[in-house]
Amino acid sequence: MKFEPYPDREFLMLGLANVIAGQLADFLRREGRASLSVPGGTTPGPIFDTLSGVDIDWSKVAVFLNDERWVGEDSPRSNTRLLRERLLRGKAAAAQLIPLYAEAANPEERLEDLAEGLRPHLPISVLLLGMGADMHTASLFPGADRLTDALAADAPILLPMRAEAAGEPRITLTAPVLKGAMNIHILITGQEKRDALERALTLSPEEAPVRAVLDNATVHWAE
Ligand SMILES: O=C1O[C@H](COP(=O)(O)O)[C@@H](O)[C@H](O)[C@H]1O
Repeated sequence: MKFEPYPDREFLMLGLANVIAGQLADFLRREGRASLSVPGGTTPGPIFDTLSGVDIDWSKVAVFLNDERWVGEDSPRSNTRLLRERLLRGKAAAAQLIPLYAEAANPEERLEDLAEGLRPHLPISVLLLGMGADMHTASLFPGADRLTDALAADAPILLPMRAEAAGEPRITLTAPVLKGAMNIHILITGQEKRDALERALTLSPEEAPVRAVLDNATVHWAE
């Protein structure tokens, strides 16, 4: 794991957005297309704001979430809604959104077709992850019902996930898909999450799911 501290959150958000933009531009130059997988939650909004104005050929970039809460876009809990409001606008409006939600009572009903949508865009070119203070990343929560399945080397692309801390049912990319990304960045802010990260380094992925992706990741942090 590489740890990258920043003097403050503004530097962090701008600096990391520039790193991501540079890596996407490299992929576009070399391969003519790229994929970007991003978190939801409360932390990444400012990075999305900067990325949305970056001048790259977004029409060749597939954008998707690491995980989604099983709610429609009319819900303030929808990560897809956050993406549309903060990332997929301005220049980035041309990007191709690969959905992680489709209307159905539960994620099991749509798992296969959502996974098929993602398949052509793997491995992920640039992966941005968040982390909760409970050491979950994507929707790999400690104690979640399908955590062991999602950590397995032969896990499918997507799994549904239910955990007490998660609220509604979730759908998430699994550990092998996350670990297989060409560039892995983890965005965390505040002392509580930094302490949680230190703790995760001493635990197993079952206890601290973020551990599953730490080896090849760069963690970007500001107080
Ligand atoms: O529920 C979620 O939480 C994590 C962390 O969110 P934050 O609000 O602490 O930044 C996020 O990475 C994940 O994508 C999201 O679904």
